[in-house]
Amino acid sequence: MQPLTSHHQLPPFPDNVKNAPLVSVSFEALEKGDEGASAAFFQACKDLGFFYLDLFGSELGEKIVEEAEKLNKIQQEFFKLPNEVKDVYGRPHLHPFYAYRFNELAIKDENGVPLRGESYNLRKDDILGNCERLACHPMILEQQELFTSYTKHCRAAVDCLLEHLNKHLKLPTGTLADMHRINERSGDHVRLVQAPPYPFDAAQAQRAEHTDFGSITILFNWLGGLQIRVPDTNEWVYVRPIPGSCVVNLGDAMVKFTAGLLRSNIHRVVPPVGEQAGETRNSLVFFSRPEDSVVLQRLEGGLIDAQPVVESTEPEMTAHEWIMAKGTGQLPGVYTKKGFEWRENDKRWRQASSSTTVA
Ligand SMILES: O=C(O)CCC(=O)C(=O)O
Ligand SMILES: [Fe+2]
Repeated sequence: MQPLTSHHQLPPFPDNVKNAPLVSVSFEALEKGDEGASAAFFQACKDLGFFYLDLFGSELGEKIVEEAEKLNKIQQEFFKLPNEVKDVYGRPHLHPFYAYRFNELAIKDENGVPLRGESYNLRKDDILGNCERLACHPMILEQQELFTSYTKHCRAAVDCLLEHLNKHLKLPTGTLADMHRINERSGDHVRLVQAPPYPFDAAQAQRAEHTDFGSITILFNWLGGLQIRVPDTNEWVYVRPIPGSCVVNLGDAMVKFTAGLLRSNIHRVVPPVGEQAGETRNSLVFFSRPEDSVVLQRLEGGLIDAQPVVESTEPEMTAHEWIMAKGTGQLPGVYTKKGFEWRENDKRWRQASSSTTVA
């Protein structure tokens, strides 16, 4: 039976905003190796780097939906905790990246305390026991079983997507899988996210612009607010949450590996609009990244060999160095087909180092 989703408990996504042109790909069809679905998936990875993954009809997919709904309830309870309790698990004292973090918004609560946009990065290696665990709030530790199965299930879905990519890229079998082994240390993590209602602020929206810097992101959100920038334009369009589907997007690592054949598209989160304005917004993100020791560079073989060779001035980094530099704001910029675009002198990107939405 299809798992229950909770979108209907919230006000509806508005009809009068421009929707992002995401195609929907059936995960069940991908699991079965359906060629049409696989081709549509690869095209979406090249054109927009964003698509809906319809999880209904797949046993694994439906488990992911069910667990995402449970985790959404848990994160709402977690974020209700007093700030000083959450701060114990915060950055930078706990860890520069894998920790609770927040940015203060321009609005204040009834006691004059600035409201927070918040997130909590929980790394896969902590959840699966691949390393010594960082201090973690008991409310999260109590849900260890759920976090473990969610992590494993998201990773299984990512592995399926990587296999399809590997095939289309005509890379030697297992090339991408070998760089994303679940039991090796990597920057994969589950991110819990919450933002209170706040008015649209153009500067804040600009600061939130980013590309994800890993491999593949699996995103659940229940309210609108996620926007993507239409390629080659300055137009921002809204991604409508669809019950039973997650939003999947590719990150910078896939652009690097494929010399720009695949796309990591710029996106941002702004306050939900229409009847949804005024609601607290949550999202749940699973980021997969290459293993820590993988050097982020163009791969050899298959279709990638036909990509133009561009003289690179970029520093060569391992996935671990890259995630720490980008995650802590030391590498301000976005990755596009043209390569890495530095934004060193751009005030927005310096401030973005404290933003909750930079991924
Ligand atoms: O909250 C969302 O809908 C998207 C979040 C996001 O893009 C991120 O955390 O990287
Ligand atoms: Fe993102």
